[in-house]
This record gives sequence, C-alpha cells and structure tokens, in this order.
Amino acid sequence: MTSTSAQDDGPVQGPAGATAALVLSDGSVLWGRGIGAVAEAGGEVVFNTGMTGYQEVMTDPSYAGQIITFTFPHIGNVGTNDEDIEALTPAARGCVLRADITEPSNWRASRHLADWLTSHGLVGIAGVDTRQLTRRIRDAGAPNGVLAHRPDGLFDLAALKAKAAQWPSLKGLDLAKEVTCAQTYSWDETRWSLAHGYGTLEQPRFHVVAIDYGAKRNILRSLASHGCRVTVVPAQADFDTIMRHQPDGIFLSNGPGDPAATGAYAVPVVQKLVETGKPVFGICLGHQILALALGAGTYKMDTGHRGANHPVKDHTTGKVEITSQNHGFGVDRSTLPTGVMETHTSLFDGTVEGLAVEGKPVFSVQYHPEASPGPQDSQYLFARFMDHITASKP
Ligand SMILES: NC(=O)CC[C@H](N)C(=O)O
Repeated sequence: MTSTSAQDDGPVQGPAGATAALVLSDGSVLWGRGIGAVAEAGGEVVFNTGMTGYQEVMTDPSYAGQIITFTFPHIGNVGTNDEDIEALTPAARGCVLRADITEPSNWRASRHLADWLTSHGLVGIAGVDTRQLTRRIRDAGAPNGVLAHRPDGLFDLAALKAKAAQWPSLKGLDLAKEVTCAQTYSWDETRWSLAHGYGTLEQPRFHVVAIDYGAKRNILRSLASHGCRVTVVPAQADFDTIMRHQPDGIFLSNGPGDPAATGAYAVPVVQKLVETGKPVFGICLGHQILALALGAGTYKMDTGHRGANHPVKDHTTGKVEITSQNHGFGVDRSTLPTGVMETHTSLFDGTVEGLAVEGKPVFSVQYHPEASPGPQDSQYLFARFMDHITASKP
C-alpha cells in the first residue's frame, strides 16, 4: 500500500482497504491491512532479514520495545506451534509484513500466525512495502513508530504522529528488568525433551548459573545439551546469591534495552564474578554488560544487526562463521582496556563481535551461537565454555 507524509488531521479514513497504519516518528504513514490484535503499539521500528523463525524472533525477549519488520515477504506460512518459542510471552510489540499471511501449511502448525498474534495481544500490519521501509531504516537509522490496527479504517493521524514523535528512545532504557524471571528456577532439559518426545539426556557434568537479562530458551537448551545443569537467576540477583549456588561457570544472557542502563545494577555484580576466576560466558546483552564490567563502553548503533546471515571472523582460529544476530547496541572498540582482546569481528561492518580476557576463562560474543533461528556454525562456543569449565575444576 502507499505511504504518505501529508500533514493530515485525524480522524481520517485511510486508503481503500487500509485497516492498519504504521506511523513513524518523522510523520510518515505506511498503510496496510491489520492483523492480530485490534490495538495500538509503539516501539522502535527495526528490520530482521532472516528467512525463517518468525515465531522465535517474536518471542525473543531481546526484542522488547521493538516493532519488527520482516524483510522476507512470506511470513506465517508454516503457522505457529507451542515449541518454537524463546519465551512464553512475546516481548516484541508488533510486526510489519509484506504479504498477507496464508493458511498454515506444516504438520507441526497448531495455529494461524494471525490468531497467535491476537492471543498475545500483538498487532501486525501486512501489505507494507517492506523494502522501502528497510531502506529508510538502513539510511536514516531505526525510527520510533506507532502501529495501529482499526477494522473501521478510521485513524486519528495527528494523535498517532504525536505519539510516534514522543515515543521514548531505547537509549537509556533498562528493559531487562521487565523480561527477567521473577524468581530463581532450574532449567530442566530432561523434562522438556521428554515432554516433547526427544528422549532423555545424559547426566549433567557441570552446574552453570545463568543470569537472566531476558534469556532465550535455546541458550538454556544449548547449555543443557552440552552437559550443564542450569540454574537461572533474575537479572538483579546479587553476587552472594549467585555464588551460593556454587556454580562451575557463570552465563550472562542476552536481553533487551540499553546495556548501559541495565549495567547500573548488573555491572558491579559481573565485575565481582570476573574476579572470582570462574569461567564466564556472555551472549549479546551479556557480552555488552561484560564489556562494561571490564571498563569498556557501549554505544547505540544506527540500524543494528538483525538476521541470520551475518559473517563473523573468529581471530583465534581464523575461521569465518555465519551467525544469527539481534542487537542495536555495540561495544566501542576504542574503549577496550589492555588485557581485553577482540576475538571476533563482523565482516559486514567491522564492528566488535567477541571479547576475551587475557589469562582468564572469561569471554563473550555479540551474536547468537544458539541461533534459533539461524545457522549452527557458532555452537563451538558452548564447547569452548565447557573446556574452560573443565580446565578450571580442581
Ligand atoms: N540480543 C540481545 O541481547 C540484544 C542486546 C541489546 N539489547 C542490543 O540491542 O544491542
């Protein structure tokens, strides 16, 4: 459908057939057909270039506060199920699609994507020129926006534009506290895999405490399938609480929002954890928080990295891996202190993708080795964490 940037005063009837509008902070309006909940949602409008895994993306807690534009035009054609989720409650605010959602065609589908969106109160818009929107985000950065779904096609554009213009930036926002677990729990992979018909697993060899800044389930599964019993603690757990669990290693999870804001409570804890000499592994927000704890700085990227085809070079092996990514902040190379090595670099834009502390079993990556969705090239990082744990155990 067409996009407009006229200074309309609402309520107005959109173009014929338009039942949803995506209003960006610069006042532009993208019309389309509403899907999912009849509601309004605001957030940062980002794009994800993955061709698969829309359900995993919509449920990844790191997308809290964001409206996701899928650049792949056919989203929803395999429906949804109860397994391909990264958290029980989706944290993303809504989605922007090119094509209308077709009837699900997959033996695992239990629901149409539109019904699934509705059941979670999520708004979507279809029929948008997502290539144009993606170019706009690429060239001018990710804007804030408000997505409104109204079956009567009547939109108060002035109010929506004002809301979009005033929507708070993700910069400075601590969203981890909103998506973290309410209390400590153990990730029982055996129970999960039995319930889903995947059989039993070996007895765990190690005990890992995972700090949940918005952890994806597939990270917990990956740790479990590498032989870990995993105790998941809330983002604000203090140092003593974590150490009381007697971990063999500590995992710092992914999560939404600005690392500098979350760092206010997380950084002092991670600093102490690093000092213990125990193995520490961080992914995405966990990587950024580790960087802050080591004395480096983070910054907000214009567009960010979201997709499943990002090439990254591992300087320790010289190998290039294709990675799954979802981040809008990055670690500033110029702030890395002595003793902190850049182990991985993006071959798309040269940004920092991984860190390690010299002489300590402490490392992190900006991308998602657990994928889900995405390629499995980086699973070796879980094995690297296990090697550190093995080496550090008496
Ligand atoms: N996936 C993540 O953990 C994202 C980290 C952080 N919220 C960012 O956008 O950069």
